Amino acid sequence: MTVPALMLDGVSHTFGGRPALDRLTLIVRPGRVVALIGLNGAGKTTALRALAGRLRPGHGTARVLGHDPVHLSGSLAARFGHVVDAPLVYPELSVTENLRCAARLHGLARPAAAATADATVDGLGLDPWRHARAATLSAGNRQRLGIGCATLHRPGALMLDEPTSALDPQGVVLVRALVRGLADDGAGVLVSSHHLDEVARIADEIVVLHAGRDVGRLEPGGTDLEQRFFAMVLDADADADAERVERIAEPRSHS
Ligand SMILES: Nc1ncnc2c1ncn2[C@@H]1O[C@H](COP(=O)(O)OP(=O)(O)OP(=O)(O)O)[C@@H](O)[C@H]1O
Repeated sequence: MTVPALMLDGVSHTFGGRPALDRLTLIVRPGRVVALIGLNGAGKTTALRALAGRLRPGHGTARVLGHDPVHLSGSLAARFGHVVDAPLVYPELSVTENLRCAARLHGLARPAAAATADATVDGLGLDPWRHARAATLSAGNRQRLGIGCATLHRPGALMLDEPTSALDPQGVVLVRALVRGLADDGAGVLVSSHHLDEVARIADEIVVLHAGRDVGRLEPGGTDLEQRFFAMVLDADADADAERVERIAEPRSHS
């Protein structure tokens, strides 16, 4: 069995006693695009932060390419790419400089880094801004640059939090093709989103997260995705209410 590109195994985490993730298990195999979809506050970013090694979950295990993301070796980090929270770009450097820098940090030699940076500028439609400082870019172009920095080394494991949130239709199409191409070349990709139509076009598997829990799967090619999403969320709320009532009633039934 191949090692999953990304994996959460029974991960739970609370913030100040409030659960953000509740026994979440998620496996992203090489060659697959998995979308994590949920309402605001469902726990998507927290799950991605655990995989990026930025948060140590209270319970459970996070793995990137089979290893603890908090202690990734240089060679494994060079096979991982992610944009979680804000894109990791240097505001004072130009678009091209940022891309070259990201390529070098991911282990590419200087000539390859320069060539890859140029190809990425073209591939993400950033040519008019290639010499602009990142600080001066529009939100959408900054998002394109962040995605470029996270993908130009063609990672084996990739994670993108809301990758198309600021993009125009052209940017959405470019990023969709980029993600699909990386997965077709063997990368395991996890994307988080609120946009069902968007993830339906890109994902092999759609995981619905609600109140930190995996509450079911949606078929990417299926119809009425929105309706089925809300049905899942409402069912999960009803189950949680029933559990709460049971817990309150339990001590009385023993008295
Ligand atoms: N650093 C933090 N401190 C306290 N609470 C937090 C922190 N980060 C997240 N939370 C809480 O954890 C829960 C899950 O948040 P998370 O950001 O993972 O949700 P999300 O699904 O990414 O939401 P959105 O779609 O709005 O980005 C929320 O209730 C949020 O308020």
